[in-house]
Amino acid sequence: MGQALCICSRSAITIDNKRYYFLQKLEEGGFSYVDLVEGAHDGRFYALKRILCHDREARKEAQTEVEMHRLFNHPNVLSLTAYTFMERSGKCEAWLLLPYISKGSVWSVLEKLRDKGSFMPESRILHILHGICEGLKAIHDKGYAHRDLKPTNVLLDENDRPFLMDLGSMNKARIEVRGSREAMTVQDWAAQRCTISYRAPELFNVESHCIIDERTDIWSLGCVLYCMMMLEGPYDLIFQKGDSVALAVQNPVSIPQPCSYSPELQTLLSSTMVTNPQERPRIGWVLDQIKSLRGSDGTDIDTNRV
Ligand SMILES: Nc1ncnc2c1ncn2[C@@H]1O[C@H](COP(=O)(O)OP(=O)(O)OP(=O)(O)O)[C@@H](O)[C@H]1O
Repeated sequence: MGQALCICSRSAITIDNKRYYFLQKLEEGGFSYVDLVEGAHDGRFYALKRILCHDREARKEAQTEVEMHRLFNHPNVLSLTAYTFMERSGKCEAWLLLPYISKGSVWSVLEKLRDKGSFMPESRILHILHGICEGLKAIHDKGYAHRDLKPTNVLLDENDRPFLMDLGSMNKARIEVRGSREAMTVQDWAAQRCTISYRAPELFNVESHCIIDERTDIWSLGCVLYCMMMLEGPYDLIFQKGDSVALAVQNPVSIPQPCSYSPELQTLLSSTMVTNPQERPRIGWVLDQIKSLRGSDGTDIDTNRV
């Protein structure tokens, strides 16, 4: 892993002596591109994420993303098949080769449901949420936090198994803030790395003396749950209108009524989206709630309606 990778023709690359053929573009962002490629040796599909590292800091961040992937070997955390750093004409690109996850992101699934005027059944929400929580637990148990959990950063395979991805914002779960300068550093970092409409309240105005922990992810998890229920994030509209998300997250989340989901699921949502991080539950508690909502066998998935 991480050894020689070179371009052998316009449409093929070689990674660790294995050839991959370019098939099509999947996504194009400000500083990264994701392409679909096929392994010549195994006929499998992979996603090749290329991150443009415009300076030393960006290169360090890409290196962190690689290292975070390599920390985990869990069915709900996306693995890294191979990687390399390409240096060409003074420019650097980090290339991450990832298994291709066929159904795309949770967000793209929700968009399709919205376009059809449909919705996500509760059993399917619980199934997906369960997998997301298992992945988060693996991350939290190792002392890390994801910090950018959102529906575009969760991929689904053909069986609706979720994979947490985009580990570039991940860092140590416990951040001790001592003084206003450190508080400002954390706040500036969060403004850059944690998507605003899924960002935990304590990251908007970081207090001078406080502990930030992995419960920032529990807030984002609540926003993801809301999104699966309502087909849009709780603060998407506020952000789109140009209103203050920082202010909105200070109030208890309001669940549009009438709501067709069970009161238990609504309670779970409210329990995760608690403004005060000290009153927010940890992932183990959330998992227990989901298990009891799903019943002991956990086989309640019903995807026929979507
Ligand atoms: N392994 C994969 N399988 C299938 N699709 C993928 C895969 N990796 C990435 N994608 C697609 O590419 C999109 C962008 O990927 P990713 O989030 O890693 O890039 P990014 O530049 O960090 O994006 P952002 O900064 O917007 O979060 C995903 O939302 C997904 O649609």
